[in-house]
Amino acid sequence: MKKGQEIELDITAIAFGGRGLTRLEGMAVFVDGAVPGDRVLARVYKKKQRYAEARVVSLISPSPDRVPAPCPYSGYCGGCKWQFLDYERQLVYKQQHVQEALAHIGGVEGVPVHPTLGSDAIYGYRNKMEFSCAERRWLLPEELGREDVAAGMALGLHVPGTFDKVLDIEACLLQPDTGNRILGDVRRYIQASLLPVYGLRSHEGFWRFLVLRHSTADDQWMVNLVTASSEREQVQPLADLLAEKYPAVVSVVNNVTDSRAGVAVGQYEVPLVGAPMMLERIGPFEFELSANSFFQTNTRGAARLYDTVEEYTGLTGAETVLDLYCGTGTIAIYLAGQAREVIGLEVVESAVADARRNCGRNGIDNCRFVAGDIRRTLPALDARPEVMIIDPPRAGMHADVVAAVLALAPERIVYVSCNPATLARDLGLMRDHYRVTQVQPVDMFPHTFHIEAVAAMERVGS
Ligand SMILES: C[S@@+](CC[C@H](N)C(=O)[O-])C[C@H]1O[C@@H](n2cnc3c(N)ncnc32)[C@H](O)[C@@H]1O
Repeated sequence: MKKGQEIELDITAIAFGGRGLTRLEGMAVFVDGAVPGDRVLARVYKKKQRYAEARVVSLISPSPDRVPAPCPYSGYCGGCKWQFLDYERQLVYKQQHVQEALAHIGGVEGVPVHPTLGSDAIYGYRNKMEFSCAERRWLLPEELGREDVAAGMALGLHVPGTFDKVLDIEACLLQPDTGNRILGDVRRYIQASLLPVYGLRSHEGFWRFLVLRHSTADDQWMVNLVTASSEREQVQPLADLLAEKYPAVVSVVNNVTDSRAGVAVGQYEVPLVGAPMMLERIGPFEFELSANSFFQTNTRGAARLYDTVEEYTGLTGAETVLDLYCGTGTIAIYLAGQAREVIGLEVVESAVADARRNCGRNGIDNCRFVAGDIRRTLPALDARPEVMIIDPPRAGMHADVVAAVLALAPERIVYVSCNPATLARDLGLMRDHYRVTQVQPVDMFPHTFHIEAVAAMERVGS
């Protein structure tokens, strides 16, 4: 096998990261855009000593699990890479992924990993979308060289793995349709505006991102226009136009940032229409969301995730619960009614402020929150929790945090993870002290290989 070579391959498995996998000449070959059951012609683009990477050139015979992808950007856009795969198969591969990560990375075997809980909606499920501006749109292969396809600016999603290649997305199927109509209006307004789009290489220009948030419960929208400087007379007419055209648009804000980092968060925010927040609900609870506050992106999926967390905590009402990495306090608020006290630890100060405000909004008075890095706040904690929730970012827990968790020795731990690899590593680190009793994968992100998993753990000897 050589770099640049085209070879016929039968795909036999799915690898971490969602690529097709097969073995050839004793080495693993990872194939982008392929799934088990496919026979493909693929071109090798990387060859190492023990593995190779290839990309599908053509499908010789498709897997029976393939379905027609409804989106024209499928295969090019980084948003969802598995649209062509039957949803039930996606759920099976996600369950396998969690199971294999636990066994191979954490050495955690023989634990029931339940079938993945699917998402109610498999399109239109995202409550937040972030669209990037670019000076020039990235054309699809079939658009190249066509005279009827105008070049020009893009407002859309990135080609996977790139910071400067943006597809001009007319409609994204992951958001409700009103979001797509707002996207079209904003694009037309930017095209007609006198100010230029921000160059992702030159770092000059004005228009940077459009972030749309949708409240699933009340069908309301928040529009966040992210720009490189503050030009109120440019953004206010757009905000007024959107508010007038869409009664569901309850809030329009302008986040302003001159940072070169491609992050859609302003150094400051200018409210343009309505209050700079919107309400969302999970179960019986209401949450105030501001443009930059963290919230699970699939609201109905979040309810399912939190129901699983609640079940695994086995709370009786007498326990002190510690909610590590609590974000805006959604899990703490969800569990407050079944616990004596819930203490949330979180590093982002504004998230802690949101958590406190959301407790007030929901009439909850048995939660408290500590702001700061968990490496510092956890060892200094003045409580002995019986139950601990751990919901870290993708990187999982720092080794110091694992040590502090073991020192506190709660009877039960419920670990919520968006990354099976770090979940497996962390469960492996705690294996001598905690027995994993069951794991529930919950799909919050249909058509991507991402998966949330909830692991129930009991202290050994409890
Ligand atoms: C996956 S989110 C969990 C959010 C929350 N449990 C929820 O369901 O909405 C992880 C959270 O960990 C916080 N975080 C990351 N590193 C941290 C650290 N070192 N100390 C405290 N919090 C941290 C992030 O700010 C983020 O809010």
